[in-house]
Amino acid sequence: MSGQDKVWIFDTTLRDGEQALRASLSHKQKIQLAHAIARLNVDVMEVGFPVSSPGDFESVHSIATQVKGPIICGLARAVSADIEACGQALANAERRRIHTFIATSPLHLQYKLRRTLEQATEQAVAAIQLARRYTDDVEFSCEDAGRTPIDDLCRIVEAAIKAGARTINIPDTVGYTIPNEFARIITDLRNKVPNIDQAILSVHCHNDLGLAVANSISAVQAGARQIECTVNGIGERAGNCSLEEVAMIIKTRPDILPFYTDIKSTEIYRSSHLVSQICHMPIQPNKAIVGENAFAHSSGIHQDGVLKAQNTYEIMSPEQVGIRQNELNLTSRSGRAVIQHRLSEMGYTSEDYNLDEIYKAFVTLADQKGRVFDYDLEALVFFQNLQDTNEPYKLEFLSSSTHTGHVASATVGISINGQTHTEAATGNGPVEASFQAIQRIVGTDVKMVDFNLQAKGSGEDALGQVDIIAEHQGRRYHGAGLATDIVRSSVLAYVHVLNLIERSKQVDAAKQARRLSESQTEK
Ligand SMILES: CC(=O)SCCNC(=O)CCNC(=O)[C@H](O)C(C)(C)COP(=O)(O)OP(=O)(O)OC[C@H]1O[C@@H](n2cnc3c(N)ncnc32)[C@H](O)[C@@H]1OP(=O)(O)O
Ligand SMILES: CC(C)C(=O)C(=O)O
Ligand SMILES: [Mg+2]
Repeated sequence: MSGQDKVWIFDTTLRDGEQALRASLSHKQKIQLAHAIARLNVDVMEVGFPVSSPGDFESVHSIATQVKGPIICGLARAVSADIEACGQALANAERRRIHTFIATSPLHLQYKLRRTLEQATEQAVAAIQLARRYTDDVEFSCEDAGRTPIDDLCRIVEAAIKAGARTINIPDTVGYTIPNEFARIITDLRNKVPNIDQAILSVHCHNDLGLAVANSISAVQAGARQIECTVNGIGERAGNCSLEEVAMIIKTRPDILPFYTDIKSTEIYRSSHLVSQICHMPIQPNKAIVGENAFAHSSGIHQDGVLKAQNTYEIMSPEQVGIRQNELNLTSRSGRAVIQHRLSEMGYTSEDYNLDEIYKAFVTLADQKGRVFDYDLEALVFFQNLQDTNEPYKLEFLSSSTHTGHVASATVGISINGQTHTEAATGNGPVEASFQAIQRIVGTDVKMVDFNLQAKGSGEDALGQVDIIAEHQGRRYHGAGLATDIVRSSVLAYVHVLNLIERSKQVDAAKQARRLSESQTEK
């Protein structure tokens, strides 16, 4: 990575992230998450606020004892009791950091702390000096820095560095700033604070206006070298800067961002899903990097492009973030290219099906179901192979209704050699009513011997496959029908039987004609 500056990744999922949860995490859950975050290879992980409760103290203590790799950090107000609890909780860590903070904006000073900036500065200096007794690695944050006049900020930052803080964190606590404004704060600090080179400048952005990631990246461009963030961006209110987003921005755009992080990006997907699951915080499908749709392509033109060259529509590969492969969603916006690709992945060759016919059936099904799955496609191929397009009987329309406590009724339209016939009937259920209507149309004596209904797929929108065994003039026929509506599947299965009967009549007639011509030839 020569010629590139490292950006430190400070993860605060277990501290700021945890603040956002409806219920605190258990000790065991925190340990599990801490291991996952360490696997991401973050530089620092802030894992709690030890003074806040005996449980939090214990979690920080256990993580500091067990989790190796990153620097383990705890948060403390600029209060002796907080610093002491933090120092004790972190005692077993291989490398430990105490993070202390005080608010610096006029609003917070006046209403929350009821102190002047000078008093807050004195309190911060004392806290940093106390923290230095526990570790050389002390971080100081100016809470609500985003709304602090720059000269006030410069004054307290200079005093904090002098007191021994080695990282100066600039939080946009309420997510108020916009990128060039926030970058300006970093530039001003670098230009105006005489001892600024003795500390690493860090940023901690909140997402109230959806700008946490943009502000963090702008700050790095202005000279910050540590980003505080959380997995999935969880945190107070609208959350914090998202770890996976900043890590992948820096990885994906080295052309304009000459920086690197040590994040192991292939761990991103796994840790993101673990955080979501343990914290009961679902990931929105369109969430950058880790959302269900982040690497899914739904429209035909995109799918065709991705099949030809992945980077036509992917600026990073799913493998880079630990997703095995991209997903090509099959919807009514998909085209032939992706259907052919999927079928070939399932082992079908182009001789096994007629692409145009399958595509027509696919689009109809996709309109009904929204999304078509592999097993649906497979069923379409199966049914295409079962049906002959020149069949004499075709289902033209079907309408059925049921009312609890009343007989069901159905109206069925069947075309026979191109001419449509319609009948209505009643029955104990919509399937029986439809079958009665068909009987009236065709007049053929068909006796149902067996009826089997099977769901193809697992969701509410699963296709229903109906298989029937029917008897006609001593012969048995197997008919099958597939549709999202099971009455329709049943009627299609019946129509299939009628076509098989018709075909066997034709075969019989052909045999008889052959026999006749053979016997005439013999004479
Ligand atoms: C921006 C952030 O995310 S900051 C971190 C926020 N996280 C948390 O608050 C979670 C952990 N917090 C807690 O468990 C509790 O709030 C505790 C243990 C810290 C304090 O509990 P309590 O003593 O009951 O105080 P309470 O929470 O009601 O109020 C906070 C007090 O801390 C003071 N305070 C706030 N920030 C600081 C600070 N950085 N340094 C010193 N004092 C501070 C407030 O002025 C207030 O003091 P007051 O009661 O004298 O007015
Ligand atoms: C404690 C500080 C860093 C914080 O979380 C904030 O200001 O948002
Ligand atoms: Mg915060």
